[in-house]
Amino acid sequence: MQNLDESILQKVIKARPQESFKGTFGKIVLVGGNENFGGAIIMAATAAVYGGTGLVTAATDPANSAALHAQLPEAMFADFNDDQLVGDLIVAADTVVVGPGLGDNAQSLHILKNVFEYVHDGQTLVIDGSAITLMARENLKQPACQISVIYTPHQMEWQRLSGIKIADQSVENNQKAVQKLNATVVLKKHHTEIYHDDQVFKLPIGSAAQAVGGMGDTLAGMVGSFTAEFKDDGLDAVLAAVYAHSAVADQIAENQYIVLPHQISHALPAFMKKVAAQDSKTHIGFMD
Ligand SMILES: NC(=O)C1=CN([C@@H]2O[C@H](COP(=O)(O)OP(=O)(O)OC[C@H]3O[C@@H](n4cnc5c(N)ncnc54)[C@H](O)[C@@H]3O)[C@@H](O)[C@H]2O)[C@@H](O)CC1
Ligand SMILES: Nc1ncnc2c1ncn2[C@@H]1O[C@H](COP(=O)(O)OP(=O)(O)O)[C@@H](O)[C@H]1O
Ligand SMILES: [Mg+2]
Repeated sequence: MQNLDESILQKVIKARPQESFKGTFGKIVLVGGNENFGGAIIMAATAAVYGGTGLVTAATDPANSAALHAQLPEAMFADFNDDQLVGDLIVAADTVVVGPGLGDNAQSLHILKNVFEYVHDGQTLVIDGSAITLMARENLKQPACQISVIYTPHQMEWQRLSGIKIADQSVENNQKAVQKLNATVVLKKHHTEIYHDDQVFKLPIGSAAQAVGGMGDTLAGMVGSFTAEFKDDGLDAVLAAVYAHSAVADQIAENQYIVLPHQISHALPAFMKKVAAQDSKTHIGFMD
């Protein structure tokens, strides 16, 4: 098992080429947020916008449209019940994030199946929250096409998906389950672990100040954002997103008892500027 460190940030987060436009920095569609969990998809979309993805669309319940626009005018809205519209958006996307606040009823399941129908070769699919729970409960297979799949479960979601009880989630047991999945797994907990093929990475930073609702929704948006924006095979962008999420949280937690998820997103542009500009040996203190 390898400890992640700051060097993953410089490896991924680069100064932007001046000869560019929004399309250069990727398109992401985030699907989730039922009428009770609108905040989840707004937090995920916020992370994607502030993470720097060029074009961000939230496909969500129409009840969330006004709140989304009020909070995040940079994001576009789509009704997640409109299968064709969501399908068209997915076809045009680099990365699709599905699950934050999606819920686990029949409507949620229908929406998830529709997403799986439209994802296609070459894309990245981030599967989070309710989407993981639904896949486990309904025994849904991940899409068969050549996509890079990233699951972001917390320990209970991983128990549901892998069948491994939380107490038995050792690195060895997790690796065996991941190898059957053909996907990257970000197992979220204190000191999150990332499983990719036969590699395992551990996040040595982060704190209990992050133990608040919406923290994982924000991470899913960041993982999606970095994969869309910094197009690579997916792994380094995932590692950088996981590291940046907690590095920013740790800096905010120097002065706060808890960290609000949206504060991490709002701090990202300054943090990323420092990373892109810095010498690799300097500590990244974006609040310095
Ligand atoms: N503001 C919002 O709209 C929010 C919406 N949320 C959404 O709510 C849906 C349900 O997700 P939840 O995770 O709340 O519910 P889940 O039922 O999926 O998981 C919570 C259960 O897992 C157990 N558990 C064990 N280990 C855990 C760990 N390490 N981390 C978290 N839980 C652990 C908890 O005790 C609890 O029984 C998701 O779609 C999620 O995205 C949540 O993110 C909370 C905020
Ligand atoms: N005690 C802790 N120490 C470090 N990180 C934590 C701690 N508690 C929660 N987190 C982080 O917060 C996030 C929680 O994700 P999740 O449970 O999916 O939240 P939600 O679904 O409410 O958005 C994960 O990234 C997890 O690693
Ligand atoms: Mg979650």
